[in-house]
Amino acid sequence: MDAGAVWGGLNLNSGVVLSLIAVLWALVWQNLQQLQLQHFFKRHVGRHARRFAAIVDPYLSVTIGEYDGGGRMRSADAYKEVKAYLADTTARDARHLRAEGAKDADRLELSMVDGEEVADVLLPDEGGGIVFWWAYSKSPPQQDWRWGGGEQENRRFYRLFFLDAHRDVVLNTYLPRVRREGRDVMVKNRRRKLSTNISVHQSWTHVPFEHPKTFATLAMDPAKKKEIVDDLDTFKNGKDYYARIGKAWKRGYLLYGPPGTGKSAMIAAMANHLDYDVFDIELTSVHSNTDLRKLFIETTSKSIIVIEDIDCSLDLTGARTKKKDSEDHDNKATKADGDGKKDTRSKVTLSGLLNFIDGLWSACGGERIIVFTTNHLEKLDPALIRRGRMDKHIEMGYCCAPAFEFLARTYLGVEEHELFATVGALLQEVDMTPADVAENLTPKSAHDDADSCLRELVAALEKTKEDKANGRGMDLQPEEDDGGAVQVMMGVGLE
Ligand SMILES: Nc1ncnc2c1ncn2[C@@H]1O[C@H](COP(=O)(O)OP(=O)(O)OP(=O)(O)O)[C@@H](O)[C@H]1O
Ligand SMILES: [Mg+2]
Repeated sequence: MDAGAVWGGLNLNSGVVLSLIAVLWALVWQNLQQLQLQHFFKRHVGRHARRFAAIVDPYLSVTIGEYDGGGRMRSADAYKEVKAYLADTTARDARHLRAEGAKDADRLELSMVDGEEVADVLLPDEGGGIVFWWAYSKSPPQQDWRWGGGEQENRRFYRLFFLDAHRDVVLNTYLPRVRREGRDVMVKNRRRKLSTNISVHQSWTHVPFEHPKTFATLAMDPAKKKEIVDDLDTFKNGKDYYARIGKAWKRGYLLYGPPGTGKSAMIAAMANHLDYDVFDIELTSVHSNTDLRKLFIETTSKSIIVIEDIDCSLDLTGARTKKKDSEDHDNKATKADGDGKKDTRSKVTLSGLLNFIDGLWSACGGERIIVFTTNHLEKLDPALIRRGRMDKHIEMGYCCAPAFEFLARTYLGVEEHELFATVGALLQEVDMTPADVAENLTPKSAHDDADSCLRELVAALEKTKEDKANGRGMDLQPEEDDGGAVQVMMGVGLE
């Protein structure tokens, strides 16, 4: 008689008996494994031994390894989902636990240590009353020739044990449920990260993302703000749309404007609104196009990838003419130069960057926003910012009257004031960034109140006006732009 049917029948008749037998058998099997009897049988006694082994060990198994596809490139989603799914069971049943810091500063995230096992039950209404066993382990280090011949780290994995009779339930009901519920737990426990690539290993290091800026505290024209928020929401809910039109699920934003106009603040507000991680790329620390691609592959979905001051990061001006030359140098970043010194300058090229944004690799993972910021739009190669790469261009400009009133409400808590009209009129004559307006509105001592802060702002604006009339104060003048026009409104520019 088929062994699986016998065991399946026992299990259906009595869950308790099966549990006891399963516990006893797990102990016996552990010992068998230790004695390497199974290995001996498989190797030396052949087909008959395998039949015998099925009677001795009726359990089948599914192994869920830490890395996808044999490579080290991405931690496998299924592994993380199983880990998250088992967290509660582990906390309740496992005897030896591993603890890591959790989202909540006081709590710990628990998982099993090597060799630990826990049982999980599929409830009757889910087609079961079946007990499954999960074991956590790691394989010993091995020589891996594909990745430079070095010794691989320990490969960690979860292994699920079940009876042959439950094969269909496991594959079609139980494992999909584990992944679904694991994902839910991960979303709940997610501590958002701010990652940067300033590391000698050309990989990411991260800290918790805790920037307080939100759209509710970002001063800008309300209509423009709504347009950006709607755009972000449409993107976030656009999975099916992007699949339907055959486009990678990503969107590029270009934020441009003078220093202090809120470009970085806007990125923080975007991340908080979307509940995404932030990957802040310091392009000058990336040695080559290959390293840039590697960094991209290591980013996760639901994230904003930021390159600030893109015009300063690389010499992208006229990069097309230098393209061939610089491509020849690609991947030779650490090669010794003529003087024997190591050349550690970034060799990322324009083509490398374009590939990063919309090459084949850029589609991996999905749900990513790429944001470039610049103070000098005119310095950027048109190929870099054309629609399709940087889909939305947002101009961050000097402070206008509505933005000032918004800041006054936020900083001083005043809805109306006799000086509002004066400030509004002055802001039409001179350019002042929201950062400068905000600084003037910030109380400097316990004696400062709304009146004194607003008076200070008026004085600062009048001084700027006077300097402008006398040809001084170039620090507050806008950079020359194409038409020489002065931008006084914050909002979406080229859309
Ligand atoms: N529109 C705004 N609303 C509210 N606060 C703002 C706004 N713009 C700037 N600020 C405040 O001014 C400060 C500087 O802004 P931010 O760093 O975002 O400027 P930036 O445009 O990124 O400048 P840079 O080009 O030098 O990087 C921040 O503290 C930010 O909160
Ligand atoms: Mg900035």
